[in-house]
Amino acid sequence: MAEKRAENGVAAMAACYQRFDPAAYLQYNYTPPRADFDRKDSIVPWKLACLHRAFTEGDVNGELLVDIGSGPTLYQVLSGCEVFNQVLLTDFLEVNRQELRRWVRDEGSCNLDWTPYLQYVCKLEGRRPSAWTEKAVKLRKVIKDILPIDVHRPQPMAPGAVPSAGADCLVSCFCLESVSPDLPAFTRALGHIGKLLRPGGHLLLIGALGESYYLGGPGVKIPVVPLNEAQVCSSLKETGYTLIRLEVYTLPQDMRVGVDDVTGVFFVKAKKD
Ligand SMILES: Nc1ncnc2c1ncn2[C@@H]1O[C@H](CN(CCC[C@H]2CNCc3c2ccc(Cl)c3Cl)CC[C@H](N)C(=O)O)[C@@H](O)[C@H]1O
Repeated sequence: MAEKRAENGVAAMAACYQRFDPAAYLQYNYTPPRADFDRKDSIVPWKLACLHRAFTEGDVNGELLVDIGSGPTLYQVLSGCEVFNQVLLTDFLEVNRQELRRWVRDEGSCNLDWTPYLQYVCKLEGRRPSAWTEKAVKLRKVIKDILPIDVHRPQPMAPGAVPSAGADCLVSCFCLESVSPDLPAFTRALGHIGKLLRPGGHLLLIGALGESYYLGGPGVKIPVVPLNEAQVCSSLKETGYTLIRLEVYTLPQDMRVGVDDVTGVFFVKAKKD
């Protein structure tokens, strides 16, 4: 009975996502104030600083980095692309994979200009902002593919998409909690993606705290399982990860713009046992 209920919850979630609108989504979350590079307390600079530190403090290395649930966004791998020579982007929806392909193939007509993001990460790396063009070239070179994924499946990606030994590093931002109907589903999904990671590999996980819904487009209300830090930590432990660092960002009032009811954001750096 519990399995049936779980399947229904996941199917209902998939139905919601059929109405996801990448252009609107990018406007809601990746333009000011949430992406204001002149404000230290803006969400996107905080995320980019967490990822920059995590990728450059010396313990993360290898060949293959996989981004789980990329959506139509690239910011997740702007630091990782300097450390890994193979990056896989993934998403559940073709519309998001198409948005990413348009940028990677430099076909133009993207719904967001990633230049300020590339420039900001160059600044974090101590490079002149004009090096953003080199970073763009590097990113286009290391992104090897943009593949379908479903974190609710025990095998989230097609066989062979990731070497059987596992990827060296996973990054996943705001995916698991915004696709899971409840905490057990979130924990199961965390276990499923763990199978894509080699033992000793790192997981960099960013997610929402205290969120119950978000707008995936005008009038597209997507349910989210509200999480707190303790639940995130116990789910990580339960699925075979050792926590290295947890950081929490609390949204200032003016970051609450009506596109969701997020109260905080967590950043986790963990290692697979
Ligand atoms: N079964 C499935 N399996 C796998 N993947 C699935 C499945 N089902 C759906 N997806 C895919 O997950 C992706 C979730 N996506 C939106 C949620 C984030 C949003 C809402 N929460 C608060 C918040 C948000 C964004 C920014 C900020 Cl600042 C905040 Cl606070 C993350 C995209 C990207 N990673 C991002 O960081 O913006 C989406 O692209 C689906 O297509």
